[in-house]
Amino acid sequence: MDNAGVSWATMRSLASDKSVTQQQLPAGLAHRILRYARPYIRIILPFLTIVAAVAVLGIVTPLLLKAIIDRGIVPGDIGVVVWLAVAVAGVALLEAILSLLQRWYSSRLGEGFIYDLRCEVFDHVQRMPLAFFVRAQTGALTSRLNNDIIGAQRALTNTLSSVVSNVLSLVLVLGTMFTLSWQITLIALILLPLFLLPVKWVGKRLQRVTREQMAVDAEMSSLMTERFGVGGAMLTKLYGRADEETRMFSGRAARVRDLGVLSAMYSRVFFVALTLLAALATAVVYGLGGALVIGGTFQLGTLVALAALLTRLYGPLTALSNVHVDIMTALVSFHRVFEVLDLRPMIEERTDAVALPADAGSLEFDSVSFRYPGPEEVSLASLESVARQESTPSHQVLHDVSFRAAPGEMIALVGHSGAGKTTITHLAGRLYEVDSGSVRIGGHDVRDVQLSSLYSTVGVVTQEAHLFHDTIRANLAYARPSATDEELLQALRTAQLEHLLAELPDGLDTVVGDRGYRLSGGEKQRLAIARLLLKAPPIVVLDEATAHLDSESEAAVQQALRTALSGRTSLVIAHRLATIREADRILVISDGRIAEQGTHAELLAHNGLYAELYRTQFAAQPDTVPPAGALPVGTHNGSRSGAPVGRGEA
Ligand SMILES: Nc1ncnc2c1ncn2[C@@H]1O[C@H](COP(=O)(O)OP(=O)(O)OP(=O)(O)O)[C@@H](O)[C@H]1O
Repeated sequence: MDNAGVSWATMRSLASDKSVTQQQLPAGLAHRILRYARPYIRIILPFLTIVAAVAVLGIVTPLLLKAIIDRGIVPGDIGVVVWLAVAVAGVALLEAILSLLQRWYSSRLGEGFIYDLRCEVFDHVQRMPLAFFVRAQTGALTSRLNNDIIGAQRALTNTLSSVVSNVLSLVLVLGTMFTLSWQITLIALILLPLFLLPVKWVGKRLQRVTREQMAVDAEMSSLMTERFGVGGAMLTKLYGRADEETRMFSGRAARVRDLGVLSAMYSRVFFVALTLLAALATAVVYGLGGALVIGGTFQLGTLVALAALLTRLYGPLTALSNVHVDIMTALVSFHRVFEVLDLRPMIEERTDAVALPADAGSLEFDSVSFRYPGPEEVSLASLESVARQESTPSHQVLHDVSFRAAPGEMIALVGHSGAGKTTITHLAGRLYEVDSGSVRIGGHDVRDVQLSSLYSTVGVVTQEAHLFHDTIRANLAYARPSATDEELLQALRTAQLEHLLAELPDGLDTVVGDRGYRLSGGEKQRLAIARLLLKAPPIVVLDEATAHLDSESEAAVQQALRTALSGRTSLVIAHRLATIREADRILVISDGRIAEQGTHAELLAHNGLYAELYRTQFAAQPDTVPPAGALPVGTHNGSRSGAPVGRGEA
């Protein structure tokens, strides 16, 4: 009887049971996994050979025991007894050595495989569009990338060796048992259904519980990640919600606890059924076998060998019945990793994409309309079940936006919150794809250019000015890895940060960021500007910091900005009067449309939306334009020299 077949069939029935898998595993999954395993064939083959050798050795010892009794002890031949005992010891030694070798191969296989998959997934995920990261919760995503990859790796090592070794053991053990006594073997097998029924019953439930455990674990850790981030922790404190948060956490942790108990009990039911079965079978072997020995049907050694083989019959059965759960978990893990790998980035480089010329300086929006992609377009259903579902379809954010910034021009975007300013800056850097119309840089549609050349042409400074938890040097060199210390210092000087460097404990090697040296908002902005200066892109997209800065920092940021923007085309979400005044043209955005455009003076004279914005947002601000001549101000078109009133064509 092919017990392995029984186990595989059990597994297949589990796989097709929707309540267990909740999602049908795709047909080509096994093939795809094999493709990943192929490069490891040089490790897999010796590995499986050793596994098979260990399985064969497993039946040698009982046979040697039989021989010791029947040919040595019973006839009283001491020489045979000694030699066979030495042989038993030799087999044990060989088994030990092979087991070490087996582990060596399996760990190399497993770790190598994890490495491949991890690197591939990391590379793929970081190339996903921004929309993906906006939706996916970081905690859920990283747990997916860690747990599922490890789960998938188990399939190749534990599960593969377990299947091969146990199938082989079963065949060998059963074959040998049949030869020794077909009656006893048959009885041992008749007991099998007793064992398979609870296995099937428990297996299904265990699978469901495991899946739920994974989901709840991910939920619990993403709650922790979010609440223990600085932003989350601050909110919790400021709103005095610690007790509620603990209650929410306890709720999830309680579910983890309950599922843990359930899963432990299911596993134990399974284990108890097996132990009971083994005990019953041993009783049968000794009861029936003992009678047969007394009746002279077979020898005492045969009885001992049968009893020893019996322990090796249910062992592989235990493993094989567990293996379907392992395989299932591993397949699900593979499937989930592949799901991430199959997620096609919405923004892809065309095969015939061209490189932008180094001096591409114009930026043009031509009748651009845009709506943010919905979750189904950018994310994964299984990640979304952890992330909050958003049911409302996204509305159109930009309508028919057209403008052109000539090389060297500065365009300021102003407008009420939610008007679409940030969205316009996102589209300029092709962080999202337009729905209709086009964004052109240097006359090229951004969809036709190589992404690397687009990223080196357009430099972006966001409001948060994110810095990695690394040294100032590393953060700056991110923009230009080849920069010399002198260039880094020059950039810092231009960004008005030189004095800061003198105060820092380790100068350029001071670690900044979450767990490092704390920079103020203004300093972070200026560091981001220094980073931009090193990148030296012809086009700059900038979201001015809204955070309140004291007037000294504000003046420093303003100075740094003016230098950074001089001679470059720039698109700036302006929050400061000083910036708006310097713009060649101001676009007033309202409800995703350009409501008005012109210079500060022209728009004020027009007395429309801009004039209202000016009165409510800007008029009260101090005019912190640094005195002319205080720094090497760019003089594009010979005119941006700190003059209070911007000029340019409407
Ligand atoms: N990732 C997103 N997915 C869906 N909708 C979004 C997303 N980001 C912004 N929106 C929506 O797009 C609209 C415009 O937002 P945008 O951030 O461009 O406005 P804004 O003018 O920059 O506002 P603010 O000055 O407050 O930053 C808003 O209605 C906003 O809800």
